Parts: sequence; structure tokens; C-alpha cells
Amino acid sequence: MKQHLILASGSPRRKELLENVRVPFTVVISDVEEVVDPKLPPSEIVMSLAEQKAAAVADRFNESIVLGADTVVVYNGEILGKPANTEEAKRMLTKLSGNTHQVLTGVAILFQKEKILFYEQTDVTFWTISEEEIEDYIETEEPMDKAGSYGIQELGSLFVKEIKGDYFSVVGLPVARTVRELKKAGFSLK
Ligand SMILES: Cc1cn([C@H]2C[C@H](O)[C@@H](COP(=O)(O)OP(=O)(O)OP(=O)(O)O)O2)c(=O)[nH]c1=O
Repeated sequence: MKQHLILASGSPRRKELLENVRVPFTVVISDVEEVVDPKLPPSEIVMSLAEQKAAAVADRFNESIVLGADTVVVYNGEILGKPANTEEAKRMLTKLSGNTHQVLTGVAILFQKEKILFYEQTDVTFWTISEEEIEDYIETEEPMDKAGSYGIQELGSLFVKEIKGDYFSVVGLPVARTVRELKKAGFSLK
């Protein structure tokens, strides 16, 4: 039996990553209030948030497979999500400068009573970046809607010295693992 896939995400990057690999899907965005215990390990947090995003949509489309994802940056055990303002973006980028951080993306695939949860971790090392570079970058507004205050796929690429793990997971969706998990579960997409 063929199933339809719904991407429960408002992220233009996730949509593009899935389009790139020609998987048929539609986007359904829901306004979910994300609640999570901050004491949980980051891997549990991203999987829980991915599940909450997917579940909010799965409630309304119980004939479809629903995919949700969540990305955070972790530096020294501290979770860096999207910056609330430019000051916070500056603080985050100052921490990341010259250091290695982890980018975790949690993925949830829900279909009726089935639930697949996993996460990918990518280690990213930044060059040392000057205060001026950070300020100029923040002025472009690129950091403002991104975990850790940077986008590896655009101007943020200028900060990246080394990366270990799935690049696409940093952009917001570990696309190869996601498609593999869908296949492994026996889904056939239409
Ligand atoms: C680190 C990093 C994050 N990001 C993005 C991926 C995610 O879109 C965003 C983290 O926010 P998320 O809360 O994971 O996702 P979102 O709010 O953009 O979309 P939705 O919840 O509707 O699915 O940061 C990049 O685009 N590039 C990067 O290098």
C-alpha cells in the first residue's frame, strides 16, 4: 500500500532538502507549543520536539506518514537554539568561535500507531572569528532564524573549519538517514 508523506515543518531548508531527493510530500505546518524538560540530554530533547511537531499534524491526518524534525546546537553541554535577539546571537557566535560544537537534529516519523525516532549528531569546528566579523554577520540577519545563530549553507559557511558527520543534518534534516528509515519501515511513498 502506498502512503502519503507530510512534512510537518515551516523550515524552507527542510522542504528543499526533501525536494532535492525527489521524495513526494506535502507541507503541513501546525502551531505546536513545544514543551520539554531542559534537564533531559540534548538527544532526547531534539527527538521529543520532533515528535511533538509531527504529532500535532498527525492528529489531523491519520492516513498519512508525518515527518517532524528539530535542530539544536550544543556547546559545552549547553543548548543553543534560535537567538531571541541580536545580543544573544552575538553571545552564541562568540562562544562558537575557535571551538568545536555539536549540531543535533532529531527526527520523528509517525504513522498511525507506528513511531520512529532518531537523531544525528554532527561535530562542527569554527575558525576563530573576530568581533567585527560577528557583528557584520548579524547585520545580514541570517543568524536570526537558525539554531546556534548561523547557517552553514550560506554566509555561515565562512566560519567552518571542519565538519564531522552529516552536513544535511546541520542544515535541518539528515535526509539520507530519514529516507533509509522510511524504506526500512516498509513505507512506499506516492
Ligand atoms: C546550525 C544550523 C541551523 N539551521 C536551521 C535549521 C532549522 O530550520 C533551524 C532550527 O530551528 P528548528 O526549531 O529546528 O526548526 P524551524 O523552526 O526552522 O522549523 P519547524 O519547527 O517548523 O520544522 O535552524 C540552518 O539552517 N543552518 C545551520 O547551519
